[in-house]
Amino acid sequence: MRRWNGWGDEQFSLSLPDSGQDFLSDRIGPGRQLGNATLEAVCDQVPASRLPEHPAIHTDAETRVRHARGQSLEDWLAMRSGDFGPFPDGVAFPESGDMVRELLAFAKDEDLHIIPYGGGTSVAGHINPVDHGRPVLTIDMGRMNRLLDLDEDSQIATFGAGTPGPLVESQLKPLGYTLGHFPQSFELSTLGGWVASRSSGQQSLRYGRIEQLFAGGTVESPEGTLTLPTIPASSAGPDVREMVLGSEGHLGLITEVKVRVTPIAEREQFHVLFFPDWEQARTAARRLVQQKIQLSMLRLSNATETETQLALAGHPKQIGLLETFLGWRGVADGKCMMTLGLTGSKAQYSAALKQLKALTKSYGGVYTGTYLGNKWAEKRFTMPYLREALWDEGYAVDTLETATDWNNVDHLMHTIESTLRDGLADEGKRVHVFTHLSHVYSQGCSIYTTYVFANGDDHDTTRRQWQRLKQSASEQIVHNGGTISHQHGVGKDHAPYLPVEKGALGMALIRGLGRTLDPDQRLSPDTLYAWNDKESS
Ligand SMILES: Cc1cc2nc3c(=O)[nH]c(=O)nc-3n(C[C@H](O)[C@H](O)[C@H](O)COP(=O)(O)OP(=O)(O)OC[C@H]3O[C@@H](n4cnc5c(N)ncnc54)[C@H](O)[C@@H]3O)c2cc1C
Repeated sequence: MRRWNGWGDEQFSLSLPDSGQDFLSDRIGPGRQLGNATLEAVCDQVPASRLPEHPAIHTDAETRVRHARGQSLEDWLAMRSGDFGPFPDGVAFPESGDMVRELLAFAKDEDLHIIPYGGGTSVAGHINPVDHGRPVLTIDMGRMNRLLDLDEDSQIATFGAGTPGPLVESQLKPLGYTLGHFPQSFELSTLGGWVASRSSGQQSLRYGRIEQLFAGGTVESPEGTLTLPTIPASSAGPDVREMVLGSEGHLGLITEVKVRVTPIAEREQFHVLFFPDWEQARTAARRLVQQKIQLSMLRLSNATETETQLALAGHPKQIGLLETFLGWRGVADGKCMMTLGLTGSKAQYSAALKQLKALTKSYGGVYTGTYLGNKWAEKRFTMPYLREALWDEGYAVDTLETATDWNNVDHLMHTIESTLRDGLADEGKRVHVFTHLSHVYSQGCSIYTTYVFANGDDHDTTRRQWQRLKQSASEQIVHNGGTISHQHGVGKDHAPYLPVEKGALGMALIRGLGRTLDPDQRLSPDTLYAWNDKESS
């Protein structure tokens, strides 16, 4: 069963190896363990629902608790402290587009707010209810989770929008296809959520971001059904399909998603290389993508992330042997680890391996084979469980991500890191910060930064400290040439920073789209932009 107050399946957990605990304690001091509210105690706080009875709507306390929060650090602290804030008044689980239309009509009659809910993995406050006076109905799309059609000629699969990652792949695999969309939240996040928040999967170098994979589908809006035809390319005016991407629930409920699928590749392995320093590693990453070597993934850890990953991996003896080997090859302190995915036919795979080895060698790269890379791939969807292990040791962990052009990568990365590292110095607190480049493009790349700090005296203090860090780093991102999000979307947490990026006219266009399909402003209040804020465009 899914954890009600954290990530994933409650039967599964990870623990922090001793070497990881020692490393963190050395960097940021001992952790501070805080208590965990019980489900019973939280359920007891849930107020009576304001919704009239409806056969498809669940109003029991536990269902409402389980849909009240996403997965940001602030959500985590809310769930652990029991201080949740507003709960939805009810949750519906439609099984068809007809049911969604019926729920939209009910919401209009009863003057409700609606929150479309996919897997609830938002890390930016998207699906959290807010209290603007109207009762809140959360619509969980999780029962619309089937492969409905596969057009093998066009390589387009149609799915119910609530299909989560594992069910997308397990329904395509026997037919010989993959979608190839693997966000780290793959276990729980859904097709509809990926489209609505412009998600990016770890192997987007081969398969593309969701923008490239989303071919069309159906959206049920308060003003009617929007059908997006699957056309390979078109010059027929602005692309309505593009308007649905990143709409974060404002245009309606996406009920069917048509995606471009790919036959399963003959060969796939993940390889690891180490570089002597960041300058050479970052240049090699840029050259690899600009030379269009056929990779499916490139992830480059900076020196602190490399050191942290090796410490958290456990197995100090094997890591010691690796470091001795790297030392002989001139790769020691300051080393940076690059993980590369190679996916394709046998011929493509061999050609790409040869090309990447030649290119990286000229930047001092030391190739170590596939052992570490394949281990990473094996565990890539379990890493989110580490948050639980860190929490148990008394540490809070969060991530920030952005993207920028290559000529600004170092400046932006250093600015984000130093802002976070020094962000709580006036409270006598150290923050451990490290970064990797997670998605690379010819023009630039994403920057993905993780920060860890020991919990404060209580949940509230920890939340306030997180808010200080998040706010100052977000301001630095948008004022230093970065986007407020490369892949996590806007939600409520990033909404204050969006106007810097889009400008006043851009925000007016975005609001205008919402107003056209949702004139009563029922959908996703305060996500993407403030609810009922008619004046500020
Ligand atoms: C541990 C962890 C790792 C993550 N890794 C990645 C990553 O690698 N790449 C990445 O892109 N993101 C990542 N995320 C963020 C998150 O998983 C994505 O934003 C994802 O796309 C959200 O999908 P979801 O189905 O959970 O949507 P939800 O969180 O339920 O909703 C997100 C938004 O989409 C809207 N929405 C959802 N379904 C529909 C629908 N059917 N119709 C209309 N609107 C809808 C919601 O209203 C909301 O505004 C990660 C999150 C976590 C917790």
